[in-house]
Amino acid sequence: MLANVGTGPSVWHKNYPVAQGDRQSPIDIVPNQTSHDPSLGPVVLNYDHCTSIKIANSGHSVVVDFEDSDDRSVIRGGPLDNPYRLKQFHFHWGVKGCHGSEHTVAGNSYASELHLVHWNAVKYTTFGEAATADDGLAVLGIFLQTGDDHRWLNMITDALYTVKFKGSAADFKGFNPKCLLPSSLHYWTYLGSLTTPPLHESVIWIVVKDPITVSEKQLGKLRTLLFTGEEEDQRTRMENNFRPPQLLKGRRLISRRV
Ligand SMILES: C[C@H](CNC(=O)c1ccc(S(N)(=O)=O)cc1)Cn1ccc2ccccc21
Ligand SMILES: [Zn+2]
Repeated sequence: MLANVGTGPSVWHKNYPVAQGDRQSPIDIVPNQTSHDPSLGPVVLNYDHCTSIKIANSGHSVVVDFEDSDDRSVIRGGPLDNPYRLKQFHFHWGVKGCHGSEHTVAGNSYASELHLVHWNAVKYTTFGEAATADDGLAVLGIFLQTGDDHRWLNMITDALYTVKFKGSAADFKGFNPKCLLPSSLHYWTYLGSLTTPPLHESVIWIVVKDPITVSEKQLGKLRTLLFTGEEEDQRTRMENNFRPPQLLKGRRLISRRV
C-alpha cells in the first residue's frame, strides 16, 4: 500500500476523519461468510454508446473519463435502484510481481484492480453532488491477474506515455471498457466508500468474482507513470497506489451467482 510516511493511508484520518468511519473501502471478501440473496438480480451494463473523452494522470492513478451528460452508458440492476452513469475508470496496482488490488479475497490479493465509477444521475445533478451522497456512486471492481497479454489493454498501455506526469491528459476517444470485463459477472456487493481521499462513504460496491488476465509487461507499463508533475525535480514512480483492506464493522456482504 501507499508509503506510510506522512501522506499514506495510515495518516489520511488526520485530514479525513471519515477514514475511520463505519463503511470504509476496500475490504477483505471472505466468500463463505457472504449471505446469498436470491432476490438480487444480475448487473446489466449498457455501454454500447459510451463515449470516452480523455486519458489523464490524476496523481493517484491513470483515469479514462467519459461523456456523462446523458444515459448513453449506464450500469443497472443488481443492488441498484436506479441506472448509474459511467463517469470514469482507473486502476490500482503494486510493484514488480507484488500485489496491487484493493479488495482481497480470503486474504489473497490480485496484481491489480480496475474500478469503473458510475453516479446516480436520477437522484443527483452532478457527479460531485452524488460523490457525497450515501447512494450516489456505484463502482464496479474487476480483479486483474498476471498471465497472457490482454489484447485490449494494449490500447491503454500504449497511450500511457502521453500521461506520464501528474496533471497531464490527452484525447482518448473510441474506447469501450466492456472489452475489459470477464465473461461472468458473478459479484459480491456491499456498502462502502471512495478508497482515496476524500474517502466519502457514497459507494455501492459491486466486486466481480472472476479476474481478467493481463501480462506482467502490461502491468509494468502502468508503473512507468509518475506520481510527480513535470515541473517537480523529484521523480516518483506511480506504484502501490492501493489502500489496504478496512474493518467490516458489522456490514453484510451479499453475493450473487449470475
Ligand atoms: C470526489 C472526487 C475525487 N474522487 C473520485 O472521483 C474517486 C472516484 C473513485 C474512487 S475509487 N478508488 O473508490 O473507485 C476514488 C475517488 C472529487 N470531485 C468532486 C467533484 C468532482 C467533479 C468531477 C470530478 C471529480 C470531482
Ligand atoms: Zn479506485
